[in-house]
Parts: sequence; structure tokens; C-alpha cells
Amino acid sequence: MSLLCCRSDSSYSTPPSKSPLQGPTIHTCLHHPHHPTYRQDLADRVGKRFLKQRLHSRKMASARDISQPMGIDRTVSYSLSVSPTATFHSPPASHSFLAGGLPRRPKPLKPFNTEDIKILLLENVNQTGQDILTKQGYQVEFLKTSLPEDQLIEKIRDVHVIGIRSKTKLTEKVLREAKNLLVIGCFCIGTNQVDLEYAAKHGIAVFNSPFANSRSVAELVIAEIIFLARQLGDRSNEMHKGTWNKVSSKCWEIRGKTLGIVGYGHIGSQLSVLAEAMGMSVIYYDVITLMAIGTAKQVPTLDDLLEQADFITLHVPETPETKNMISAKQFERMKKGAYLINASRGTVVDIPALIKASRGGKIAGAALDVYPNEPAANGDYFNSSLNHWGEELCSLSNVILTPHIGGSTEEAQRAIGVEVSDALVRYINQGTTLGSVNLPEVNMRSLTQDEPNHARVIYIHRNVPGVLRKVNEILAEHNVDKQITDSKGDIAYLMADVSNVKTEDIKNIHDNLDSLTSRILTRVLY
Ligand SMILES: NC(=O)C1=CN([C@@H]2O[C@H](COP(=O)(O)OP(=O)(O)OC[C@H]3O[C@@H](n4cnc5c(N)ncnc54)[C@H](O)[C@@H]3O)[C@@H](O)[C@H]2O)C=CC1
Ligand SMILES: O=C(O)CCC(=O)C(=O)O
Repeated sequence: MSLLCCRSDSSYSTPPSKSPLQGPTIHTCLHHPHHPTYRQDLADRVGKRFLKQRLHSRKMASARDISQPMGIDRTVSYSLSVSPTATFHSPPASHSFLAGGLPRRPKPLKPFNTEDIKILLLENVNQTGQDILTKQGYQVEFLKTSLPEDQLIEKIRDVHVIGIRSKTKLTEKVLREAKNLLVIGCFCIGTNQVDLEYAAKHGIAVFNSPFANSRSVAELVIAEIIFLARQLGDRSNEMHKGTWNKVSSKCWEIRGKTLGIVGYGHIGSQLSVLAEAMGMSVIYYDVITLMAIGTAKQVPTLDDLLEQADFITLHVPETPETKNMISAKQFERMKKGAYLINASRGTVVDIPALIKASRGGKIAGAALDVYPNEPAANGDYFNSSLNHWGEELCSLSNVILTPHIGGSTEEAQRAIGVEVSDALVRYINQGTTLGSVNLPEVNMRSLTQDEPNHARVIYIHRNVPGVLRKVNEILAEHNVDKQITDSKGDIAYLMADVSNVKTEDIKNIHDNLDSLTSRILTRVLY
């Protein structure tokens, strides 16, 4: 089994097949996002995905064991992130059936020598994720930390897959060197650390875990609200230094207080439920109009929120619009004695302005989990050499500082490990882009064992007129069993399963597609 792959900016091509072409024939239905079967399928298999109107419960289910050509059992699982502990196992959703009602055996979609695939996992990706990738037979290198840019560039040249969390910056400068890179796995929610546009333009898919750690962040924020209201950080520090300081002045219950949530997405809306259960009134501000959960109320402007809230918590992504979203002007708008919590991204709060607001008594406390510059590894790095205000921030009272641990729970990390690794395996082995944050989402059911002599063609190309005609002229000499294509902006993704192909046909198909001017990346899996 082998993989042929070539990107327009590189001459990369993994060695051709070492083992003979296997010969399945395909019997499947189209799985297009707009196809009714797909929609039913998605509802059955994946549950409701979170759409902006708060379809909260997406489930990832199903696990199946498939015998590999080498006789190794492998498991493709879609793990669940709605519950920290649950893992659902259900049969593959769309069986096709042989006469007599026997299900067709899915073809082991391991369409190349797995040891050809080199993966670099940085930032201590959870063991669950490592295990899934290792079981596939890929070459996995695991590092606990992120890497400085020069070392990252050295390493990324060699790999087909990189797995990161929030610290590794995959900028254009770094990605330019990643000539073999097929796919990036962000083992977290945020994808701001990756140049998504550059990646898409170069046929590099990016996957993340959109909500597996949302609950962990929401729980941390609830804890911080109580910690701040009761000055627990300061009392605990004093006790650790041997000082007994029993006070009730400016210590509050949170019941009846107003929580202002900025960014009512996965985390913000989860937090809304928890806060109301604690007796808080919830208001939220978001750039889009969103259905309120419980009795929460959306307010039209950020200023409205700042003026009404006792506690303000930030759950927006890092974008140009959210940079310094909370600065001197916004602190002025806040109630005197308000509290600020930031577990989103460090750039969202202007820290010198926060220091001023804290020293001047405008805010009664703050909790920060994220910072504009964060260390690459654990150790004594949180000082002024990292951020010029480092020591001043540390000296403030009733300010809780945590080292970006919002999503750092066993439950979240396990779920993320499984979810992102599964997405990587599906993409590497089958070309499926479902869940990709930067490429069109394309999904086609896998080949089955009793369908010989098939190849799966993946053609990522510039979205310009006339490409499909040219592609289909190339494929016309073969039987195209199924084909799907979708586009996202300038990038289009085409997937086709062709039957009755011989090894030499595969090379021709690959080379012909690869010579088209629209080509970004050509892969042929068989
Ligand atoms: N501290 C930690 O460990 C973690 C931090 N995060 C951060 O939290 C952020 C939010 O996560 P989710 O809730 O999952 O994201 P989400 O995408 O589900 O929700 C973000 C919400 O912010 C809104 N938004 C975007 N720009 C805005 C603006 N300028 N003003 C007001 N609202 C705006 C969006 O419309 C959306 O509703 C992530 O982007 C990530 O950076 C996420 C997980 C863990
Ligand atoms: O746990 C991490 O490394 C990152 C958490 C985070 O900020 C995210 O998921 O976006």
C-alpha cells in the first residue's frame, strides 16, 4: 500500500507502493454535507454539532476494529467530549450490505506504508492521542515542550504531521519550510497560533478540538469568581506565610451578583448555565445575536455589559478586533469594585491598564490565565524578561494568576487527545476533512474489503473555473465510483474513488493531476 502526494510548492512524493495494489470495489453512498443521507448520518453519528445558535451537544461516537493488511488490529474511534468520562461505541453508521443482508466489511483504509508517515507531537499532547497515532504504525516523535523557532523549523522540514497546543506558533515563516507537511493537529480549541490562510493555500489541513475543554474552562472561571469575591488567594497566601487575617470587609457572596460574559460561545454559554445555578444574573455581549440560555440576557454593546456587570469574564478568540479589547477606556466604564477574569487569550487585555485600574481601586480583583507572552516550558520564567510588567502584576493583591491551565484537566486532555488524533488518522488514511478549520469539509464513506482495484484521489486546488472538467478528463479513462467536491474561499477540495485501476494507472492519474496549473496538492491513496 502506498501514498502518492505532491504539493505545488514542493517536489515531495513518498516512495511508491512497496506492496501490491489491493483490489476492492466500492459500494457507497455520497456523503456530502448537503446530501440528505449525510445529514441523517451526521445527526445519527455525530449528534447535533454546535452551531452558532447553540446546538450544544455534539457527540463523537463509534469505534470499530479493522484488520490491517499487516494483520494488526486497529481502532478508529470517534470519542466523545460532551462528558468527561463517557466514550460511546457504536457501529459504523453507513454499512453497505451484500445480498442476503450481510454487511460489507470496511476496507482497511491504511493506504500506504504507515512507517512513511512522520509525526511530531509537541507540548505534551495527552497519551491517548499518542497511542492512537502510534497504533497506526506512524513514526511518532513526542516532546513535552514547544520549540524555539529555529529548532521548530529544523524539525518541521521532515514531518508529514505536527501536533501542537496553544504555544507553538506555526507562522508563515515556519510553514514555508514545512515542505512535507500534510496536516496540523491543534490539540486545543484555539487555532490563532497557526497561519490558517497560509496553511490552506498550501493544502495543509488544520484540525482542532472545538469544545472538549470548554467545561474545564467554565469550571475554573466559577472557582475564580468565588475566589475573587472572598479574596481567597490573598487569605491563603497570608496563611502560608503564617499570618492569621480574618476579615469580611469587601468579601461577598456571588448570589444575586451580575456576571457579564464577553463572547457567548462554547465556553461562555456553558459558564452561563453554571453561574445561574449559583444564583447569579447573567448578561452577555457577542458580535452575533445568540439565543440566551436560561434567563441570561444579551446586551447590545460591550459598554452596556461593562456598566452593569459585577464580574466580567472574557471568552473571545484572539483576533485583530479583540486585541486590547479591555483597555483603559473599558476599565473606566466598569463599576467601581468590579472583577475581571481573562481565560481567553493574553492579548485581549491591556495589562498595564489593568495594573493601573487595580492600583487605583477601580477593580477589586482579577484572575488571569493567559498572557501576551507565555513560556515554552514549565519553570521559573514568569518575570519581566517575558512581559515587561511581569513583576508588577505579581505584586498586586487579589489578583489570581494561573499558568494557562483553563483546559488542563485529565478529562479535557484525554478527550482532546482522542478527538484530534482520530481526525488526523481519518485525514491521513482517508483524506476526510470533516472538522477541518481551514479546508472545505469533505467526507466520503470508506472503501469496503470486497471492492478490489480502487484508488482514492484527493485533489486540493485553487477554486478557479474549469478545473472539474480537466480533472474529469483525466479520470474519464477509469470508472469514477463516487466523487465529491467542495470549496471554501479560494480553495477547493475534490475527492474521488475510482475503480479498475492498476498500479501504473495510479501513477498516471497522480502525475496528470499534478501537472494541472490549478493544483495545490495531489494525493492518491490506495
Ligand atoms: N485558558 C484556556 O486554557 C483556554 C482558552 N480558550 C480560549 O477561549 C476562547 C473562546 O473559546 P470558545 O468559547 O470555545 O470559542 P467559541 O468560538 O465557541 O466562542 C467565541 C465567541 O466569541 C464571539 N466573538 C468573537 N469575536 C468577538 C468580539 N470581537 N466581540 C464579542 N464577541 C466576539 C464569537 O461570536 C463566539 O460566540 C478560544 O478562542 C480560546 O482562545 C479556549 C480553551 C481553553
Ligand atoms: O491546554 C492548552 O494547551 C491550550 C488550551 C487553550 O488555550 C485552547 O484550547 O485554546
